[in-house]
Amino acid sequence: MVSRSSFCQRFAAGVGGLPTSIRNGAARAGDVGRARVPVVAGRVQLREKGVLVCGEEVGSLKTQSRRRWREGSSSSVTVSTNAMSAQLEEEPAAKGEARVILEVQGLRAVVADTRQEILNGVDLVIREGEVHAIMGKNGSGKSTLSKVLVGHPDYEVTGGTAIFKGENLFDKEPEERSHCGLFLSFQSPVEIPGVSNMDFLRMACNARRNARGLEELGPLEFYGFVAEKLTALNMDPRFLDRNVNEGFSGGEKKRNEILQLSVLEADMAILDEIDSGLDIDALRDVANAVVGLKKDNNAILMITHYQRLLDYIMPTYVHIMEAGRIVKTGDMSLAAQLEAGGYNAVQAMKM
Ligand SMILES: Nc1ncnc2c1ncn2[C@@H]1O[C@H](COP(=O)(O)OP(=O)(O)OP(=O)(O)O)[C@@H](O)[C@H]1O
Repeated sequence: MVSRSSFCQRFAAGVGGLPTSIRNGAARAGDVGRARVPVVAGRVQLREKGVLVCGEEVGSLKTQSRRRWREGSSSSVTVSTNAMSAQLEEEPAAKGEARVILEVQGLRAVVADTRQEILNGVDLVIREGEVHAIMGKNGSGKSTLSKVLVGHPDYEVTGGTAIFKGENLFDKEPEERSHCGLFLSFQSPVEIPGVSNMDFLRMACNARRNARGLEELGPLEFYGFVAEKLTALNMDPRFLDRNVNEGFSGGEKKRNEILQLSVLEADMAILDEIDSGLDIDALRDVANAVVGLKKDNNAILMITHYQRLLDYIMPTYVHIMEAGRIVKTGDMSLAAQLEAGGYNAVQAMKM
């Protein structure tokens, strides 16, 4: 465990490379990432948005950071430290600008077993009310990014930061990430034999409600709540009695993922190829359901290979991922260029 004093001494000494794997202490891998530490007028400063520092200050910084996010008073938080003190400096959001809901900076991750590097410095800022689409060739790291954000144990974060609603995502266990409003629809949703969809959805819904300080829904109340969601998704109520994803067709599993999302009322949904395996009608239903879930205070990150889904959902930004990094960002016209000319044509434009 790295003590607060030795960590802070490193700041005071102006050590250029901060440790990226501080485990078991207040700070963890990813907290400090690859922060540069300039020495300004004899004082060492760490200026990295949303980064949390070790020691007792961490608690108050976290609390302040979270509170400020809730109050909507800042788009992001800068931590400034010197040898013995830490304070928050507010970076006010530009007037009328929506709050940042997720800010990923320089995110690097490896496969935990083999140490193979997959994410190679991802930068991404998502604000409330926005829909972002990530496209990219097979194997470029899109699914890995989504799994790393939710804390999948196959991967280890080796650098960078991810701040979700003002808090360090990598400080949280996967279930805590879910409780605080992060949702991932997996490319291949898992089956849970012996657990009915209804029970599973109610349990997940109530866990999230607990985390938000809301009362749990009883079976009858929940049925009323979920019935509306089923109608919006054009789903047969008999789905509720079946075991989670057991025997579901590919398309049914995808619809079921969106049903989970609508029940959880997540603040940020990561949708990994929800269009794969859907027939034309199902694609329209799922896309319309996603559009129906868009609000001014939530956000969506979609991974897709095709423009057809984007035509329904109309993302605010389209990003292209290549070799574990986002290499190009544009609007819907970028997806149209990809559809027309493929990745080579877009890569040629980059030059
Ligand atoms: N757990 C793992 N073990 C070994 N290699 C992995 C693991 N996870 C990802 N990879 C490798 O990392 C690279 C990126 O995979 P990822 O699934 O993130 O790509 P993707 O962009 O989502 O691809 P696709 O469009 O085909 O879904 C691939 O080469 C993949 O084989």
